Amino acid sequence: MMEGDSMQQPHILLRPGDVSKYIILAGDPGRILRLANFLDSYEELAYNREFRTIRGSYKGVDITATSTGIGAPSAAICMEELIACGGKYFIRIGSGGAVQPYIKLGDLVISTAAVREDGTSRMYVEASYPAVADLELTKVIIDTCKELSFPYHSGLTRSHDSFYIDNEKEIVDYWNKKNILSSDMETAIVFTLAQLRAVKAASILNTVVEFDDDVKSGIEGYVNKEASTIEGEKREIMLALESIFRLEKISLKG
Ligand SMILES: O=P(O)(O)O[C@H]1O[C@H](CO)[C@@H](O)[C@H]1O
Ligand SMILES: O=c1cc[nH]c(=O)[nH]1
Repeated sequence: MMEGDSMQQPHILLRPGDVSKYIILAGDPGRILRLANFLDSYEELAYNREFRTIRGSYKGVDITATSTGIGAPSAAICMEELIACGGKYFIRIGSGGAVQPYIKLGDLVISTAAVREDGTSRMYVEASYPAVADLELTKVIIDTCKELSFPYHSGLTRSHDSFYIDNEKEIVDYWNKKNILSSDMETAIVFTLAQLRAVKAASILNTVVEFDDDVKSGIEGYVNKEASTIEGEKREIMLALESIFRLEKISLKG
């Protein structure tokens, strides 16, 4: 537990007990409000810096959603503070770039593990420590995704710390040959921190950049509401919510 746990957390501005055990994480604060449209009811608990938190009900299940901002440092701060407030299950719903040519815009990638090319997770623990998803949570997500008939792929993600770099194409080509499916910036720290703090984490990425596309034009398409990427975002939101609903039913059965 972090020092001062009974106090308001300094970045997310929440206290222990303010959040539910189920937490959905997204980089973008705007995505949190788009998720809110799928809830029966909700309230915004706090919005400080990049960290917007809402708490609401989905089919009667108590759900919290928080934005982490871009990159591992702010995601780690956010997750540490959410854990101090009582978060136990974390599902990231992010946007990502395809590292394989068969992965199309709007396809979901359910990460089983992540390459730790970020700096933050290496400050926590040596590079040989695995960034791996919670198996039980991820299995529920995959089963739910099949039931919803959403196009998806499951496999490895690469999380990095650099968006606009000169050798991006070379890096993506390298990881393409190692059977990596997708790139993002937060999955590895979310998985690493979950393992270190003994909570459960999973990650779903909506593909917004295709393998042969450059990241800037791909993101521009998403920001300008390219139809497949908007559909992919809706699907990752529905998938996370339905998976939590299913998980809650399993835990009530005991
Ligand atoms: O859409 P989000 O969840 O922010 O995720 C991806 O988008 C951002 C870059 O555009 C990075 O945070 C990356 O991981
Ligand atoms: O290619 C991409 C797209 C989104 N986010 C990333 O980190 N990379």
